[in-house]
Amino acid sequence: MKAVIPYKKCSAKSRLSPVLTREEREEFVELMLNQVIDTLKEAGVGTIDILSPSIYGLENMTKANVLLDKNDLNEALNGYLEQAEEPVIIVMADLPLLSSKHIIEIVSTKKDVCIVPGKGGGTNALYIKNPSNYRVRYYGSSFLTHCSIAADSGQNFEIYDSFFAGTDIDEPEDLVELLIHGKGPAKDYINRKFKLEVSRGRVRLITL
Ligand SMILES: Nc1nc2c(ncn2[C@@H]2O[C@H](COP(=O)(O)OP(=O)(O)OP(=O)(O)O)[C@@H](O)[C@H]2O)c(=O)[nH]1
Ligand SMILES: C[C@H](OP(=O)(O)O)C(=O)O
Repeated sequence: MKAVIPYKKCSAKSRLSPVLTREEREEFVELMLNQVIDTLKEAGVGTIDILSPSIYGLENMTKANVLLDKNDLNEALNGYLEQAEEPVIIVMADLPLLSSKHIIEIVSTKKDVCIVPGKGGGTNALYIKNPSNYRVRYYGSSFLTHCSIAADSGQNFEIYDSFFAGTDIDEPEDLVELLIHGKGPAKDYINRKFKLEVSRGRVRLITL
């Protein structure tokens, strides 16, 4: 089994631009990437590949292999899956609440595919036992698409239901979850820039 993390640092996380500058977003995604790598290592994953359109931000990466592919996210991942000869877990780089326990449970599935939904219809992680028989289609409601792709190709699948694994950091309100539940460098980075406003209703983010 091996893991692949698609990653693009350049101008990353544009949906956080109302609250973070480009430079800050690029620093922040690097911290999240490193946490995801550490989580995979802690779970005992031996091979970790980062699949990126550019070497930008990965020049000094020593904890994982760096594979460059200028194609878009789906084309790059499908090229990777086509060549893979062992089960693959695709893990997005924006999951600072993901833990090694989640990874161990996801890859223990008895099904052919295990799908971890993300907020708003996305797919945060995807474990595929027969990668050469599966193709991804991220963006839009990719969670539903990935369920259909498994079903249509005769592969049974499990949906891994977890609030923490399901919390990808895309929008300012997601930073609230990171501040409440997170730990480590990504949470510390956000903690230096924002605080929580606790009143009636949902906890909100306030810029310091
Ligand atoms: N290899 C590769 N990875 C990508 C590409 N675009 C995004 N990613 C990665 O795919 C995962 C999901 O991407 P998004 O959540 O849309 O992140 P993003 O593109 O930085 O964010 P937005 O600009 O807000 O859409 C993250 O791990 C990104 O780093 C790409 O073109 N190629
Ligand atoms: C790549 C995309 O990420 P989101 O925009 O949902 O975070 C998806 O999961 O399909």
